Amino acid sequence: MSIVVENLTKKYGEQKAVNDISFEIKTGEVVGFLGPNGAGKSTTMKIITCFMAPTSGDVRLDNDSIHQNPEAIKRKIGYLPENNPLYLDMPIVDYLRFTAEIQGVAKSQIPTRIGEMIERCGLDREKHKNINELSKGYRQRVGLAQAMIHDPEVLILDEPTTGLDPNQIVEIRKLIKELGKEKTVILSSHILSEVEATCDRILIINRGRIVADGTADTLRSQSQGQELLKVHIEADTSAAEAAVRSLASVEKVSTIDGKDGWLQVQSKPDLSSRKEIFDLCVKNKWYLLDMTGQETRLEDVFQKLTK
Ligand SMILES: Nc1ncnc2c1ncn2[C@@H]1O[C@H](COP(=O)(O)OP(=O)(O)OP(=O)(O)O)[C@@H](O)[C@H]1O
Repeated sequence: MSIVVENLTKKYGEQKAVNDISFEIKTGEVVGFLGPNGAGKSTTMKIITCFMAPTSGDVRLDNDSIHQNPEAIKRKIGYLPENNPLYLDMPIVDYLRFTAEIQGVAKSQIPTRIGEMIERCGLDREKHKNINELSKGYRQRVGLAQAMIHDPEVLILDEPTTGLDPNQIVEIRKLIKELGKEKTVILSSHILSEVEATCDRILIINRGRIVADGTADTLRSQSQGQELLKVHIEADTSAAEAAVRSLASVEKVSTIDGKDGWLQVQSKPDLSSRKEIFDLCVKNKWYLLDMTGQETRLEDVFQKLTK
């Protein structure tokens, strides 16, 4: 099931929380919405799930539009909202039965679906408890179970791992990856490593606009621009630093944490300093012990695009 978002805008009073964004998500893609606080992630998710109407623009799931067929769209989507609202006084099984009923699951199928969700979301040990007796992580699992109870083709998960302990985070990520094999998934997160670990593609949103769209690798290489090398030369550090700095292709050199002979070298735009550094070492009879390209961290890409 593909999702097409077209020129979506949402205004709260004068503020444009979402500002004319368009993107497409193909069937089976797992896409991460990444953005600082207040970027417009939750607002976009609320519009896609028909929880809220946009000021302008449209969202289509295959042939259904949020304007013409909101009921059809709601049936195809499972939604875990931010803060995971649950009926705390209900036992887990009753709550899942209730959500299955309102999602229109056939009566005869409900016990099977509840059983499947309990197993899939790892709720077996706690299944007889009331929701208010559950830890935050288990409540999050109940939220996921209710989102999936009607076996939707699309899952929209707003910060699905908030408040979970590291073990639970790993488990939920595994579950999302598995779900991504059969469903189209959109999840939002502030955690870059999480998005990188679970998503095929990342959309970075800032102040209501999409500022980047691609795989973690594409985003890194797009923002990289200049070559960054870590070099280890067996020589007097300051002599090596001065010599490397004088090379035509080098823009900036710095030592690395006072480590003997280690330098970080940034090349000029569109140039590589690798050969010049090699030749320099040969000329000076210095051993070149290491020379590796530095990957831009996703954190750096994020900061650059959203500052
Ligand atoms: N109901 C509302 N009324 C007025 N302004 C709102 C409302 N909901 C959200 N906003 C504003 O819209 C902007 C986008 O909010 P949104 O919740 O979509 O951001 P977000 O990217 O999900 O942020 P976070 O990561 O903090 O959850 C924010 O400036 C927020 O204050």
